[in-house]
Amino acid sequence: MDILIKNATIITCNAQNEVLKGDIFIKSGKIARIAENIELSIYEQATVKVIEGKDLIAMPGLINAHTHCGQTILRSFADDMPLYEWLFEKIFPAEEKLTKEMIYFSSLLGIAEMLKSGTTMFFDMYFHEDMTAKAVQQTGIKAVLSRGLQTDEKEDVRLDETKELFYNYSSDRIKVFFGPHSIYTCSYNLLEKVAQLAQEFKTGVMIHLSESENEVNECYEKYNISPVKICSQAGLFDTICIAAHCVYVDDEDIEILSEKNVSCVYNPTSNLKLGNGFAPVHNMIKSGVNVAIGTDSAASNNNLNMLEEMHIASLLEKGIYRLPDILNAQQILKMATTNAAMAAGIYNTGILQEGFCADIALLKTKDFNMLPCYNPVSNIVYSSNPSNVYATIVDGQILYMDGKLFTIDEEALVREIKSIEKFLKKSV
Ligand SMILES: N[C@@H](CCSC[C@H]1O[C@@H](n2cnc3c(=O)[nH]cnc32)[C@H](O)[C@@H]1O)C(=O)O
Ligand SMILES: [Zn+2]
Repeated sequence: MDILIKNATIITCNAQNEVLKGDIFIKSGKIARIAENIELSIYEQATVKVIEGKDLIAMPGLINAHTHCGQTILRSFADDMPLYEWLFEKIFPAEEKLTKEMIYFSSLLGIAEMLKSGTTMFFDMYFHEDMTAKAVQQTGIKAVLSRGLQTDEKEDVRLDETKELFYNYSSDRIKVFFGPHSIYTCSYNLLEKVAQLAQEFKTGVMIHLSESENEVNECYEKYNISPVKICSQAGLFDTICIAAHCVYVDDEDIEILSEKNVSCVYNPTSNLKLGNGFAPVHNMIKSGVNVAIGTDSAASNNNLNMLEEMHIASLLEKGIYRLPDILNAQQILKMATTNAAMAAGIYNTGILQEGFCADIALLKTKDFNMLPCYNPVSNIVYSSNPSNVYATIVDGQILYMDGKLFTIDEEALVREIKSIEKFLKKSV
């Protein structure tokens, strides 16, 4: 079905940061035309759904550049503790109990939350990632997926699973990357192997990098250089590389990230909640590093709401640097859309432009928290919340509209999640 969104406020996120008032005609999943008063032919009118947009903002769908969708089932399972205790004493043991089926329903839950908050694509690293891929296929959202890799007796199994994921699920909506978890859970040999495989498969890598002081201190003790330099030496930066966190990076590290075109994902809520501190995002941007925004998992945030993440991302940097004009609303919105798409080597989404994919979020402008509206971009970043999302459209398919998800059976999902919760409460 084609779509004509009439007379909306259009935040393009294009190079000129244009905000227009007009129509968007979506045909065969692409943005066919953006103009005022688009007239459709008789034939086009026969197959088009018209959305009255005079009280709507149309913007590029949000891209959650770092999460673990299959981990959504562990929301509120372990809070208020530092990363290593959280990860090694709570999360990893609990993950031993998660079955494929649990990861599938957990992924549906995360995708439901993301669709309802205007997110049209997410970058993910988890295990049983084929279940997340299945949920992505079923729901119609887009994703860059990786099967998390670590060094232990299952190292090769995880690499084989990554290759299977690549062969079985790569498509227009799904890209598969290699996902070495971090430099503290992967041997140097594995990092080198992954760098070679990524080149061989002509794909990218995503990794948790310089997230905590522990990670960096242990790295200097073991290798006598920083985590960034380890990754660079292993060859991970010789392909598309998405580095989540980059909190403890020094000027030399930032120079390397910039020179090697590594994209950083800024996860402010996770960094704060796990007590990891503040990524030097302003400095990275000044040095030319491409920065996107992520929520991390629902177990270290604890939501997947990119509208909130954008708000926090902007305020945090302004406060730390005491520069109220940095990371302004337009910049933040681009970090959560086009910057993220570019980070994954995807150049046909993230901007509302003719010829681009119709990955669009529509937000209501008449809700009290969105009034008045002198600046729609400011209202999106500093005022909006998921209740303002009217519709989420991916490749021209309406996946969520006016409170209803069209590709997820919400009641059945709630029942499944409740029964998994009951099981995990007893067994972990
Ligand atoms: N542990 C998996 C391989 C890694 S999957 C990705 C991993 O990242 C973990 N994770 C989630 N959030 C974070 C974070 O903020 N920092 C580091 N790891 C995280 C998550 O719990 C999951 O175990 C296995 O044994 O097969
Ligand atoms: Zn993570």
